[in-house]
Amino acid sequence: MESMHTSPNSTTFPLPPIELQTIPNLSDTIPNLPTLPNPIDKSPYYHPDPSFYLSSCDVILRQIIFDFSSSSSSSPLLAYHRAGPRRFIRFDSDDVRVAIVTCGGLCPGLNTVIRELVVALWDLYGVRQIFGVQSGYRGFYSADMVELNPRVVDNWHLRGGTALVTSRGGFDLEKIVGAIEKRGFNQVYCIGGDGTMRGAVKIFNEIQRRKLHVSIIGIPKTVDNDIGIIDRSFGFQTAVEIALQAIHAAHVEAESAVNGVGLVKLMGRNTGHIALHATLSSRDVDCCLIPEIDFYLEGKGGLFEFLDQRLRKNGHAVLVVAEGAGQNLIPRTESQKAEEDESGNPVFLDVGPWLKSELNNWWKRDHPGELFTLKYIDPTYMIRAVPANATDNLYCTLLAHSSIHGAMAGYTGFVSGQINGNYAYIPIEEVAAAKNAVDVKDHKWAWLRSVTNQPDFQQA
Ligand SMILES: Nc1ncnc2c1ncn2[C@@H]1O[C@H](COP(=O)(O)OP(=O)(O)O)[C@@H](O)[C@H]1O
Ligand SMILES: O=P(O)(O)OC[C@H]1O[C@](O)(COP(=O)(O)O)[C@@H](O)[C@@H]1O
Ligand SMILES: [Mg+2]
Repeated sequence: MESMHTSPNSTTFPLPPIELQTIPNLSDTIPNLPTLPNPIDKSPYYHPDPSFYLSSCDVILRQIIFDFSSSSSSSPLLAYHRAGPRRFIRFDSDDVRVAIVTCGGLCPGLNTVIRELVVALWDLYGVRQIFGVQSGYRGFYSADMVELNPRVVDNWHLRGGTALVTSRGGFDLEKIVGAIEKRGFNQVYCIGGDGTMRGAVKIFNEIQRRKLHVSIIGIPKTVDNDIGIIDRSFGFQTAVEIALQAIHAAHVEAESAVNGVGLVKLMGRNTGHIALHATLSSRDVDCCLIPEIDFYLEGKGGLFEFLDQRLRKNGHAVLVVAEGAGQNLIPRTESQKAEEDESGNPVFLDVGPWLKSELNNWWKRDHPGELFTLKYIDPTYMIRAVPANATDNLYCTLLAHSSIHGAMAGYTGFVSGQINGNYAYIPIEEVAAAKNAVDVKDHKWAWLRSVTNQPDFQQA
């Protein structure tokens, strides 16, 4: 690409065109929506000057790293609307009736998101009709709603789990949209992972088809951090922090034994982000196994050979395995191959006990009579059943506030998420389809390998 020199110390390059990922607004399909000044104008705590409010022209670029030598840099740059308060809103606060639902597995921070949705809807926008849907999507049609207000949710951010209760399965589109219509909800906040977002897309499409005055908002939750586009999911950092405690214990046990091995299994069905980040933060891990890389046990370049060398050199080793790693190696019956959970996710076999038994058998076979101690730690639910740490609590708060500002402005079918450190509105279909695997070709994975010196498992 041709460069234009403007001064001896700077070089100017033209940027490719910017393609904005627009978000639907209720005003696109519903005629005569009110256009009202934002009640934040009258808040005694805010003194909005003209730059306080954002408009549809405020955007965030998805990609902020460029290689100006590359010809591919002429393809358009994706941009998203910036999240934040709008000068005019499309709901009269007295008419807003909110439903909040949590679905899927637990994640640190769920209660904070719920709390902050309630408090900010109440305090910033004067909304008084706020309801919690109990037990996930099925709660829309099978359980009583709980009325929420700032007093009820006051200390929820200090508690792990979800006070609204969650579940997998139970997605019945007709019944859910029927309940939304019957109960008169006009803002529905769906907090959950990829499955929940796929469900929210279907609800959004049906609401559009029926031309209902209802905003559907997604707030992505995944302890595995496997949702794409966004920088990271809330609760992920807390989970990594707790995972480190397990790794530390495994290291202490391994160090204190003859030929000691500490084996830690961490969450991560399809992606190894927790294992990768915990390994990089710990520096005590000798080998990290993730779903993105197939590994093998026997022979040259295999796990046994590597551990053998480590034990000879250091007398101990620590192994971290993500739950989705090695699934292709674990023997599985025909019925196990077909097993699915209530949401249709394939059921994984437990890699931890399998690997423990393989390691014990290997040692007995190859080192008969030599001492060997393997301690296995499975902190699975401990890392996600805790309250969010300070960083995640703040993140949850800003996600909740971003969602509310977007919904009150009439946006629908969107997800609030952080992109390159800023808060954005992303079309919900895009988030539902975007995966976030560990990129094993990038610098972070190379760094991990340089820290652990583990095999690349390419020689089988
Ligand atoms: N493709 C889908 N369409 C509609 N609903 C779905 C879909 N996948 C999952 N769901 C629903 O979303 C909820 C949570 O899904 P699940 O996969 O268990 O968790 P997560 O959202 O954390 O990935 C469940 O109620 C499930 O029925
Ligand atoms: O035992 P449960 O509740 O089905 O949850 C276990 C699964 O949930 C997960 O935590 C994934 O949840 P996320 O949707 O939060 O990423 C996996 O790591 C794990 O396989
Ligand atoms: Mg999921």
